[in-house]
Amino acid sequence: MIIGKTAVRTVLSCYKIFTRNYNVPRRALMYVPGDDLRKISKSFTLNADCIVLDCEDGVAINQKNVARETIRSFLQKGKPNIGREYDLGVRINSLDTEFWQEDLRSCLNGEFRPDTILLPKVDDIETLKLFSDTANTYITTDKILNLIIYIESAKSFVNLIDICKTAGTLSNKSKFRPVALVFGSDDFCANIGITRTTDSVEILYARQKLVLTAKAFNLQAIDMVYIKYKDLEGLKIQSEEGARLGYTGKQVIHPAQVPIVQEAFLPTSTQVEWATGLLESFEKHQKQGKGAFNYKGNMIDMPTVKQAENIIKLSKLQ
Ligand SMILES: CC(=O)SCCNC(=O)CCNC(=O)[C@H](O)C(C)(C)COP(=O)(O)OP(=O)(O)OC[C@H]1O[C@@H](n2cnc3c(N)ncnc32)[C@H](O)[C@@H]1OP(=O)(O)O
Ligand SMILES: O=CC(=O)O
Ligand SMILES: [Mg+2]
Repeated sequence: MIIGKTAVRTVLSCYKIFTRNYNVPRRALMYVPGDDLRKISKSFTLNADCIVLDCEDGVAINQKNVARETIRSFLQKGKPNIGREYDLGVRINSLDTEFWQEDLRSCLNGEFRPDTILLPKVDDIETLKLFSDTANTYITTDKILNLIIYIESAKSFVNLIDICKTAGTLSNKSKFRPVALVFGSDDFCANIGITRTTDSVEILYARQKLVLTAKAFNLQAIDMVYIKYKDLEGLKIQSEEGARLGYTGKQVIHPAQVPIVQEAFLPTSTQVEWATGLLESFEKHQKQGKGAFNYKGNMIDMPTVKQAENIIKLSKLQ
């Protein structure tokens, strides 16, 4: 049987996607306007899993150059040591603007680079291809960069599976690898012409579609921003809801949101207890040659064992 090159590439890219290492948590993905050095310095004191220096919507149009230059000089001092591992990203402007190429070049061609590039408004695979071609010309080292993809329009949802597949395929010949999808709910509402209500029922379909697709491609799923940043009770409710839907983290815009969000994406002590007991019971039953067994009145087999393993992995984060 002759297997075409395209088929081989697709299999390899799927293999790469499904065997990726997901140890980097991104529970709170914290935005910091790139033109605000005071906020940038503060963001490294907040214990957030992921800090995003923003060139896009948190920055006024007449400050775009200032943001880019501020981020570049900040990056060139080297990644700040905060006593724990964290992800340092830059969100560039979208590819339909005049700013994105300079944003990308400026943060990629220095001695120090961010860990991750966040790419907004990925409506179709052409956007990804253009990003990939350009990034490849700017990256001069072998270090692989993470890519986080924003899904924030009707078109991006219609093209979502192709976008995820193409991101995997492109990463085989590029120096980046896709690691997460972000649900850009604010741009999404603007794009499809809706205004948010308190219970967010009008965006539930999109919110679920994103998490489902992200998981199908073994990508992290980052939930929407809670813009009422003084309402911490509402934030807690929405964060816990996102975690129940399967999201792995949430976008954050203010320091006070970080601890609430990071807590919400940790498993509860009851879940950890359940998972620990289940895994112990699983080990015993494996030794007896039993694949399916009873644990606390439920039939348990591999899918539930994997869920328990996920809970234990997450519980080890702080
Ligand atoms: C839909 C999207 O794309 S969301 C992403 C784009 N939007 C953003 O990035 C917005 C980010 N957030 C912000 O700019 C701000 O939090 C605002 C404008 C909402 C409120 O700002 P402020 O009025 O300064 O908030 P507040 O006074 O409560 O801030 C308290 C402290 O936290 C700091 N702070 C506030 N937001 C941030 C932030 N995002 N990152 C780091 N530090 C911050 C302030 O500088 C202040 O520090 P200080 O006391 O040392 O001076
Ligand atoms: O980029 C985020 C959004 O909600 O839009
Ligand atoms: Mg957006």
